[in-house]
Amino acid sequence: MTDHLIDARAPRDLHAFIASLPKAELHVHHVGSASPRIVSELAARHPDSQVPTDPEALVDFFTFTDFAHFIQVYLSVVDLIRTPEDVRLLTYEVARDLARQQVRYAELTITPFSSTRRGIDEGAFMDAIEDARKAAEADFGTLLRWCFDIPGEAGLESAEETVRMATDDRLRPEGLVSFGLGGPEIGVPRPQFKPYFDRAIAAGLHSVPHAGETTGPQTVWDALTHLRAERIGHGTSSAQDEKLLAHLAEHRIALEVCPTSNIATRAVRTLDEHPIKEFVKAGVLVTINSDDPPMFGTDLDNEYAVAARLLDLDERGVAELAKNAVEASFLDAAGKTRVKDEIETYTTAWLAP
Ligand SMILES: Nc1ncnc2c1ncn2[C@@H]1O[C@H](CCC(=O)c2cccc(C(=O)O)c2)[C@@H](O)[C@H]1O
Ligand SMILES: [Zn+2]
Repeated sequence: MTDHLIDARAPRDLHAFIASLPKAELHVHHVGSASPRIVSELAARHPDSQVPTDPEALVDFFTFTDFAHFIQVYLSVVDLIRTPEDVRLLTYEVARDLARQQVRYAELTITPFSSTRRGIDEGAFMDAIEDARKAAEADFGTLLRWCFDIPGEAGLESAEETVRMATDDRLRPEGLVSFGLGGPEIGVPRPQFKPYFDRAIAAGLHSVPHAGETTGPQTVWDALTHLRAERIGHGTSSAQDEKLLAHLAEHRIALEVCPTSNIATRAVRTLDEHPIKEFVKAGVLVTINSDDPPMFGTDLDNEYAVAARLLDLDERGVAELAKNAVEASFLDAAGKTRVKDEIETYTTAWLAP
């Protein structure tokens, strides 16, 4: 992590605490996690792309005018991933960055449709992510699991292809635990994806669509009712609907909150206007996540520092947030206990006189 990422208003000690705190990351995109080094390496390999090869120039390239612009830039990075070896390298390097931040467990959102439609063989794609998952676990001790998401704007063909790859026994990777829906929400109503989520859920996958990131609370209701969401990606606009907040709290539907992302894509105007405080006040299970960290000039540690400032948390409060993510994860019971115990042991030792 570099200094510019540090939320300067959080106390230094709290930063040190966060940096070594064992964590779980539940909402982070595969391609959106490519570090400037990986992006520029891939861009140099494929000079016909519009992506700058100079990491400095990437800062400007990753400045977005709105959500649609963000998706356009995101897809230009997707275009850089052309071979199974690109997929393997990206996945393994993402795991390295997570491990560096003491992430013990991560659910990585992958959009296989975007890569297979660009010509990467399906089986080779699955082998590449699985190979990287196993190597990352052995080399870094970080457990990776997958969420396959439908890029909703690409239409129902993308939904069909994604659910097929997620449920076909010959393709479905061992690390796959959940099924999602991403991309723009405007003009992409959630209910049309119900049959695909039904099939994924019937095959044992958890439902974790994005909703209420760039549209209102009705989209979150739709994700709950039609897609049987167990967690919500962002859910930012839930704050506009008290009944919805009460429903999320009562049913322990966690929100995957990604504060800096919401500012970078202009879904929320300023950090101080972010509704995270309302979520906590309403008793909603809040988890802290990074979404597309290098594209948004952040990382998970910084997101915890931002959350600590917005929620006025000390070390104990930050540790509780970290436990929320473990609790809301799709780790098995023994795994959850192990990581929560690790968080507790670390926190107790840190606070000991
Ligand atoms: N903050 C975010 N909020 C929402 N989604 C986010 C966020 N960050 C990253 N994503 C990713 O963006 C993808 C979008 C890709 C997409 O829309 C698209 C449209 C048309 C064609 C194609 C194609 O592949 O040809 C793809 C999603 O699948 C998702 O994984
Ligand atoms: Zn996302």
